[in-house]
Amino acid sequence: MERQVQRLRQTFRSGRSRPLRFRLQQLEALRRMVQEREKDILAAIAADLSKSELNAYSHEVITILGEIDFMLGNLPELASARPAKKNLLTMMDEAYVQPEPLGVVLIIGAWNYPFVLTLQPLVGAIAAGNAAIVKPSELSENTAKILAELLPQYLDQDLYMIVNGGVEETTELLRQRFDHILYTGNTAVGKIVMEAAAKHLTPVTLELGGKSPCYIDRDCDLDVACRRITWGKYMNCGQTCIAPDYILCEASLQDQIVQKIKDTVKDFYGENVKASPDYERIINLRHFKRIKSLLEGQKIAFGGETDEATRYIAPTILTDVDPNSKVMQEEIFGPILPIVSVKNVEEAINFINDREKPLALYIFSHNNKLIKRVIDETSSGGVTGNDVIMHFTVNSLPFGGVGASGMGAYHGKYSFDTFSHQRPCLLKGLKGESVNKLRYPPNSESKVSWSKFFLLKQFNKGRLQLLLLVCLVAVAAVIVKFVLERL
Ligand SMILES: NC(=O)C1=CN([C@@H]2O[C@H](COP(=O)(O)OP(=O)(O)OC[C@H]3O[C@@H](n4cnc5c(N)ncnc54)[C@H](O)[C@@H]3O)[C@@H](O)[C@H]2O)C=CC1
Ligand SMILES: CCCCCCCCCCCCCCCCCC(=O)O
Repeated sequence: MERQVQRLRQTFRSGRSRPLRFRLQQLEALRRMVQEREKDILAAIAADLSKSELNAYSHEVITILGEIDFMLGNLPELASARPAKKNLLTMMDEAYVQPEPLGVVLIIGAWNYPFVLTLQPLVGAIAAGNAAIVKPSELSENTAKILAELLPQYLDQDLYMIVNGGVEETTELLRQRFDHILYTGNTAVGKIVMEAAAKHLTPVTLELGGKSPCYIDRDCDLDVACRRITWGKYMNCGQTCIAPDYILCEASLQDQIVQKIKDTVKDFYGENVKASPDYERIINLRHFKRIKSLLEGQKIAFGGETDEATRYIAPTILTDVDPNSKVMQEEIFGPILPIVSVKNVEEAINFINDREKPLALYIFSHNNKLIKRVIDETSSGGVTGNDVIMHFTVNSLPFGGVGASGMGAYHGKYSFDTFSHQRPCLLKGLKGESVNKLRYPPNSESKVSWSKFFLLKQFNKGRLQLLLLVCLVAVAAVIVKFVLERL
């Protein structure tokens, strides 16, 4: 492993990944890979998650194509130096922020959207000019295999590499020194990743999970709310990190919500959910047993059927759920939707704030003030009002968690920034030494008061004001020179 990282680092040091043209060409190659090998990619995702190829395309491939297109369209601007504001002392100099690549980065993906969660960060890493090792989840083995087969055929093999394997291989990878690690997965492993990164002072982006609450207000179109929630909760069989984990609402809404979700499930998946090509299965037996155990002792208002042989768990709703029960203690990550009653929005806010900060928060209401209030009085990785999941699809919004749901963010410009160092550059000339006397020892009251004049005025003026300031500074420089010569 050490040798492989070393090889990537050497190529990175050669400067090959830095030119804009090279990055664009690699991103175009990645797009070509997705387009030319679409059939194989869809088949792999479909096999991993018992998903239809149509769903594999709209859940995963669309996102990657959109992200690549964003980068191709915006990279020249994102990668270029941004002029910075100056102060009076530096007004004749050049000040700018130059994004620079970090070096060799490690991307560790999860199994639930195995294509998106590995390639979307890679798009950002390439765009920012880095070398990258991608470690797909071993649980989504077909996608892991196809990525290992395809990527070397399209991308520069000395800069971008897939490493497949499980805990042992990932542990070995984590012993190596990287310049950034982006990890997607559960919180417990997130801590392992951060600990390993700390040994090398490697910065991390941790895309973790949590229980994302969904508050439904009394003043709401319940038909629409329930249709949207049904889509986001049961998509991918509930195995979506930003799926609404549970519903908070007044007790009087509970029965209506159950009925409307039940009707929508029938609309979406037909009478026999098991036979629907749009309904996925649980990834493996361990997760199947874990999710099934969450049903024990609960009041099942809808669903609840399971089939171990095919790892099927029906879309399920639990009512009158005790907040202290097991299903409310851990992220469900499956098609079970508990409803917890609260008296009002205050109680909902307190409920959310009494728990770890979630990855997503959903609020349904006609009342925009109420939505804004819940946003203002809580914290979460992201928010969608009157819908679920959809903030993930807007690549001008940073995607990430806060507190226990993670740190850092990516998508679009935020991916570019995550994999870049914002390098501040100030380029001065060798003239103007007389003004510099202000900062050279020995110090004096008068030097401090001149320093205050020069440094405490922010410098961001229009052309005329700029001209006036230039004159002012010129006069000031002469005065300072005159005064300093007498100090
Ligand atoms: N914030 C986000 O964007 C997302 C977060 N998630 C969260 O991920 C979780 C589900 O994923 P997991 O089951 O964790 O996926 P997983 O089992 O695929 O693990 C994720 C990665 O960690 C590696 N790994 C596992 N154990 C390890 C260990 N002991 N040492 C080093 N590496 C190890 C795996 O090889 C894999 O590449 C949920 O909590 C979900 O909410 C999932 C998708 C997106
Ligand atoms: C008019 C046509 C509109 C088509 C819209 C399709 C929208 C598809 C959205 C798919 C979202 C996929 C979410 C993936 C989330 C991955 C991370 C995670 O939460 O685990």
